[in-house]
Amino acid sequence: MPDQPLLDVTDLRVSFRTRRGRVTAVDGLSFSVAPGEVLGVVGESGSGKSVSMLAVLRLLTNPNVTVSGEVLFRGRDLLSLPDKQMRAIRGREIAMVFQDPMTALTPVYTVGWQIAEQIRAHEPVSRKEAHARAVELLSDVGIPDAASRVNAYPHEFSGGMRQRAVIAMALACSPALLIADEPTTALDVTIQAQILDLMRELNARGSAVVLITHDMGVVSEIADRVLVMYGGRVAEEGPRQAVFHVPRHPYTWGLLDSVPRVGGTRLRRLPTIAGVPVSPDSLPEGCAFAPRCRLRHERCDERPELSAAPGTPAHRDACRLPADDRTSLRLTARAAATGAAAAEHAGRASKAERADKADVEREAAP
Ligand SMILES: Nc1ncnc2c1ncn2[C@@H]1O[C@H](COP(=O)(O)OP(=O)(O)OP(=O)(O)O)[C@@H](O)[C@H]1O
Repeated sequence: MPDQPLLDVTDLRVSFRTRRGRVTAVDGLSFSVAPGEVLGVVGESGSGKSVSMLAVLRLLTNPNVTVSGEVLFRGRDLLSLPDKQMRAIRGREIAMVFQDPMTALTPVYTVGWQIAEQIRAHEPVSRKEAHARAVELLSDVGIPDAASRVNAYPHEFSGGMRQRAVIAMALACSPALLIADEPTTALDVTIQAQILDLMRELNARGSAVVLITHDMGVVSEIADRVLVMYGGRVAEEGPRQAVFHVPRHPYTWGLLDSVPRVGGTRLRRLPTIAGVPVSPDSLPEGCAFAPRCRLRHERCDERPELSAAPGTPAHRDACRLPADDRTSLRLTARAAATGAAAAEHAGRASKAERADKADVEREAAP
């Protein structure tokens, strides 16, 4: 892997001024993306995934937002680049795909016109040539009858087709980096698989991809590296195999244990992560996950630094548990979570049984 990262984010902080005071959505986030790699970004809702990527792209334009840190893209700091240069980078060197494809498409122009304009924005080709390329790209992303659909308006496309059209626009400029934020969440599973295939294709053509998703299954299929976020901070990061097979942070354990496994051990109830995600207006001084962690101890009151797993410098986590004993600690945490889930299930079951019995008795009463 080349030494120079494509994207190198250091100590990114994003806060919003709100009526409740200042809330910190991203709290000292550092990560990098190498050329051509796929980084999967995971974490529960509210962990700061979208806000951090919007900050990287300088798309947080609300005057109540404060962004600081360093975002080096090919060595240039995006946070201090003039607007014009930033606009040139967005869409040409960095493409974006969001959950709602209508954020990227304009309703009043045909899909083909928009793709052709994207091509013409960075290639000296005629309108006619750009139009022909747009047809080709729509066909490449699996739009049937592309030669006539190229003249359709976005509202004449289904949700899946619109998302493919957005990816066609990304393909049009062969970006060095694609940032995709929940690109398949609104789509049904077969279309999801096709969109993921297209992202793989883009990656095979050399683009690096940052994929934000709730779906650990998708990450396990497509990512080279995984970044686990919690409370606007990195909880764990590392090569996919390492994060999935020897996860180190109790939060990652919780995320992985709450994924149903086809053909896996059947538990009556899947363990969930106890408690609710930390709110950005009350981030603790110490470990953000500590209030929900079954293994928390006094040292968790101090903020943990990211540190490498013994012998694997690329696999890092921010946790103050003993570094070399995580497997047995994970088993302890899982037993506690599974026991609590089973107890909760038994409690609910016996409550339901008592209610059933009462119903039967009532019906049987004269
Ligand atoms: N404009 C805003 N003003 C105040 N707080 C905000 C604003 N936008 C986002 N936040 C807060 O920032 C935190 C991070 O939000 P973000 O959307 O990045 O989470 P996420 O991990 O992407 O979640 P999801 O998976 O649900 O999209 C959340 O607590 C959110 O409420």
